[in-house]
Amino acid sequence: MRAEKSSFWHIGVIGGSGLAAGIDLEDAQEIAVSSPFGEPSGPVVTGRLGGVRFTFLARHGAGHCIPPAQVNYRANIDVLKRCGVTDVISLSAVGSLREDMAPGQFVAVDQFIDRTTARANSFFGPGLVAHVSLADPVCARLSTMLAGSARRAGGEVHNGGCYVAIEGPQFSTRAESRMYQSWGADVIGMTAMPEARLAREAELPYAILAMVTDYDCWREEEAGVEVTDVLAVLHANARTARATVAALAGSLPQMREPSPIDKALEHAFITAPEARDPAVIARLDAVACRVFGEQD
Ligand SMILES: CSC[C@H]1O[C@H](OP(=O)(O)O)[C@H](O)[C@@H]1O
Ligand SMILES: Nc1ncnc2[nH]cnc12
Repeated sequence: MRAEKSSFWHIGVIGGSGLAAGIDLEDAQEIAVSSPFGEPSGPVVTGRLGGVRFTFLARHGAGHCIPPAQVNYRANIDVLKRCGVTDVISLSAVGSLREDMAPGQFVAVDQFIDRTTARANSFFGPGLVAHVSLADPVCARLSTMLAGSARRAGGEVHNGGCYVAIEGPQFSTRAESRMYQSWGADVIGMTAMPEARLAREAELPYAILAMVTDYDCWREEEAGVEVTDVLAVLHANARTARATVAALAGSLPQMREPSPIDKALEHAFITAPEARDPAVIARLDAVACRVFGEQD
């Protein structure tokens, strides 16, 4: 594991609902990577596109067997970091809480409200306490490039949007859906949290291209969401999602300039050095390699 990031882009892609089959990569190789945080969702597939390295991971595993609350978000981010990924993009399905964000359209999400309750949401804890800034949870540079790529791929993209992450697996009640609207949320999903938090702790810039698949259930005249509706939209748009990744590969500058997020842990630790638990630090050999170096 290199302590400093490569000056070449290496994009980690987390594919959500409808994208378990992966993205088109040249010289694709499937690799099972293990993590001290447990089982990731599956093996990663690494390869190249237009000279850029991409590593893909299906969030819900092969055949979509892992529900949102049981995804091991820590292991997924850890293995991507272990593979040398420099930045992470998520391709996710969401419900819309706004009339003007219609099914089939994309949203370059830039904020989150986290309503998840039962997920391991930090790499740190007893023995090593750390607090990273999450004011701007999405990397603006990556998100802008991702949104531009989605447009070039033929997608209609909204710049910015607030994603409310619910625990699921059930969809929301109408009262909840309207409450989230009143809070200023624009789209709703079940997976971006704690994924975005963990990417930040792992010093990985994170961006999410959310694909609107339904209007959730806030519209009086409409029935609630059904998975079949979600999948119908997803299948119709999976080609655009894949073309977006190809367009991104074609548009990345040759060299990757460092991002401030590459040093997100710089001022995060509060536990006194002599009080830090070596066993906890040992597990962070990938996530916090830059800070603690390689562990034996
Ligand atoms: C299949 S509908 C609900 C499911 O879809 C979204 O998953 P992902 O973000 O991985 O595309 C949503 O968050 C739910 O997990
Ligand atoms: N309405 C919705 N609520 C939560 N997650 C979703 N994923 C796709 N549509 C959704």
